[in-house]
Amino acid sequence: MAAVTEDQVREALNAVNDPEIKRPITELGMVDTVTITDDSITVRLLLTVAGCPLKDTLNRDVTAAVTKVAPAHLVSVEMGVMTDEQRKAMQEHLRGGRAEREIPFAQAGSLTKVYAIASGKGGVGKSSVTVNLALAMARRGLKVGIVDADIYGHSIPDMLGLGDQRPTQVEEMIMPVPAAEGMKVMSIGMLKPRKDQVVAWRGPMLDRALVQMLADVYWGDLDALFLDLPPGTGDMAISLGQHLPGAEVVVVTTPQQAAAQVAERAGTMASMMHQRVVGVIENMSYLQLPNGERMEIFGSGGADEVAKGLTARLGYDVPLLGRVPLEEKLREGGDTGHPIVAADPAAPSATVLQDIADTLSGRQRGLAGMQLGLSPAGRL
Ligand SMILES: Nc1ncnc2c1ncn2[C@@H]1O[C@H](COP(=O)(O)OP(=O)(O)OP(=O)(O)O)[C@@H](O)[C@H]1O
Repeated sequence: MAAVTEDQVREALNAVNDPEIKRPITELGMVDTVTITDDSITVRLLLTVAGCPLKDTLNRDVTAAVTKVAPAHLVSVEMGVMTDEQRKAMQEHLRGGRAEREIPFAQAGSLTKVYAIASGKGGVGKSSVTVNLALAMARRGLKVGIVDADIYGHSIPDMLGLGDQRPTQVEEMIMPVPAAEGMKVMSIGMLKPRKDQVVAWRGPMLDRALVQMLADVYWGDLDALFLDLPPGTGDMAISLGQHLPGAEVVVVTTPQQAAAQVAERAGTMASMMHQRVVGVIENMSYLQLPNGERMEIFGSGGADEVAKGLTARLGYDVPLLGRVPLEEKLREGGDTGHPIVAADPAAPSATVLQDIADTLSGRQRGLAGMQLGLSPAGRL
């Protein structure tokens, strides 16, 4: 029987990812010992928590990987649990050596584009727009995260069919809930002990919750992070402005004049927090009738007005990114957990949303608009 070395076995284990953290178990310090005899190999793993629900997957993947390099040996897997120190070391490794509670997206050089989806009023379709833009980008191959920070609605998990799934916690690190197309989701509703519990979120609590969702959640390397904000210009928008001034704000409004006025306020507020408003989306723009006519149920011109108003106020171009029609299928997609850009990508509203996602992500990843701290020579 060919001799197998421990190095060969460990090398083979580099190919096994922790099913939850999605990093090699060797890198996470989860491979404790490898014992090799003439005809058997025993790998002892250290799980992050006792009773890890993904034990079976790990067992299967480890056995398969080792059997590949040692087909004649009997492979078995033993499971232990990490000590507090080991878990802390793993956490630090995942944070890339950064101190606790740092928001990775706020670090200089972060290549993640952060999009904050804001609206003046509730019910204008901000969450529907968020999930569909996020999913459209994920379907283009980008790595996408969503933070549902809407304290009133927190409807993102339902819109993605996540039911009551909750993030798993390893020490103080939270693993976001996986969703369609590799997206990762964290919702403020998941921080409550029970989904139906009513919490009176006050300013400091909101701030803590936001920091927790951004800093304590292990997001990994993301191309885009979407934040679904509560409607209006409240505490959450202020906290976000303080923690992530580099976020790009997208304002969602309906065509109605009353909605447009409050939407403009939300955009102005973002700018006061030094965030850049990158555009306005008009949702529920019109209903396409079978005879080809467009029925403007909520009036018209609202988003144009917001885009013009913000352009004048902020001193740079705030474009109208698109008009999303009213469509029954979009509502159904949200209700059933299958957003329309995936369920029916050719539908009129899905087409507009995908175009907007392409416009937003079309710019060079991360570096566009980033302050490089350079000053022209001779003008110091
Ligand atoms: N373009 C559209 N066509 C049809 N239905 C839509 C459209 N946009 C949103 N809706 C529906 O309108 C309702 C409100 O949408 P959504 O929850 O996305 O709004 P919101 O602005 O996030 O609200 P809240 O602030 O209360 O969370 C949902 O039932 C959604 O499915």
